Amino acid sequence: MRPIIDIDHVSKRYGSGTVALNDVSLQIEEGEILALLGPNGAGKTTLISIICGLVVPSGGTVRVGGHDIGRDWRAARKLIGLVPQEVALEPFESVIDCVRFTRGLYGEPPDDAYIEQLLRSLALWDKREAKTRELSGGMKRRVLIAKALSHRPKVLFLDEPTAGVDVTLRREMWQVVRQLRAEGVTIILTTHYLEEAEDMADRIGVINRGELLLVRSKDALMGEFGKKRLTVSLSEPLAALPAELAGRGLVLSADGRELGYDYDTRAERTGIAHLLAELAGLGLAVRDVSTKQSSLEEIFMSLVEEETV
Ligand SMILES: Nc1ncnc2c1ncn2[C@@H]1O[C@H](COP(=O)(O)OP(=O)(O)OP(=O)(O)O)[C@@H](O)[C@H]1O
Repeated sequence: MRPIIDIDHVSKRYGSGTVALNDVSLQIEEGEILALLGPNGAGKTTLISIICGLVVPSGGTVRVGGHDIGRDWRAARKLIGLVPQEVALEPFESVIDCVRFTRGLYGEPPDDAYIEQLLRSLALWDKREAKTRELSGGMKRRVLIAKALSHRPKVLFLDEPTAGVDVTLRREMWQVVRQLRAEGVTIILTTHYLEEAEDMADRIGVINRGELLLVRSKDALMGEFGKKRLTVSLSEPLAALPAELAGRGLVLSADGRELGYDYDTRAERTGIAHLLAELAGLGLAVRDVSTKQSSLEEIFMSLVEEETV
């Protein structure tokens, strides 16, 4: 299937000389949620801005729905909705007028039935006549989403949609994103909340210093780079790691009560059964055993740090 977005060898050097993107290629499939992760200044917003036609690339091409964003920008833009990081709304305009107006900007004819459906789905219908300045922060963010969806785009960009947003509202926002995805909208988001990406995204792209380090399905990423840590709680604390257990990568906690053991989830033999048998053989009584999968955050940090070294 043809990707809905095809980014081919895109680079961006700003007038200041900063190279924000260096030879980035990426295909985004229709209907997926792709999370772009990267530290501050990595180039995420630059990439989104190029696809949305707000920043001109220094090299490379981008196609949206097969339309070149340079030569065929009007057709490309129609397929895209952008929810910017900053909330900027006309304070004295009503919610419904503001969404209708944005639709008009895209050259679309009025469609009040669709606007009603949109506002209802974002729980804004009751507030349709309210002036935007009367809305809570969360409602304002939903108005931004309604504006971005007013012309029925096939692709929605969310640039840090939940930055500085409280937990309840964040959950609410993600509910909206899930619903959109169920309707077939392709979603590209940037976030600094890695648990969110872990929870929501189908694929994850990691950008650092203008380079796309990798793009993987979330499951592949977690499987490939993720490790599991087994923690064995001992009934009696140990003063030191017994010599018989040396050289096995075991880590004894400072209080001597826990043994940590990292293992590869993909290995045929994890060595856990063997380890537990050995502990029993040494007469060490085990009180509890737990495992923890490394989080996306840990994987992300190790990827980005590896690059920096
Ligand atoms: N208009 C501009 N002119 C010059 N340099 C810019 C401009 N916009 C961004 N940059 C630089 O390009 C680099 C990438 O910035 P960008 O905003 O794309 O990063 P980001 O990954 O979105 O960061 P953040 O997570 O902080 O939003 C940074 O070094 C930034 O200073």
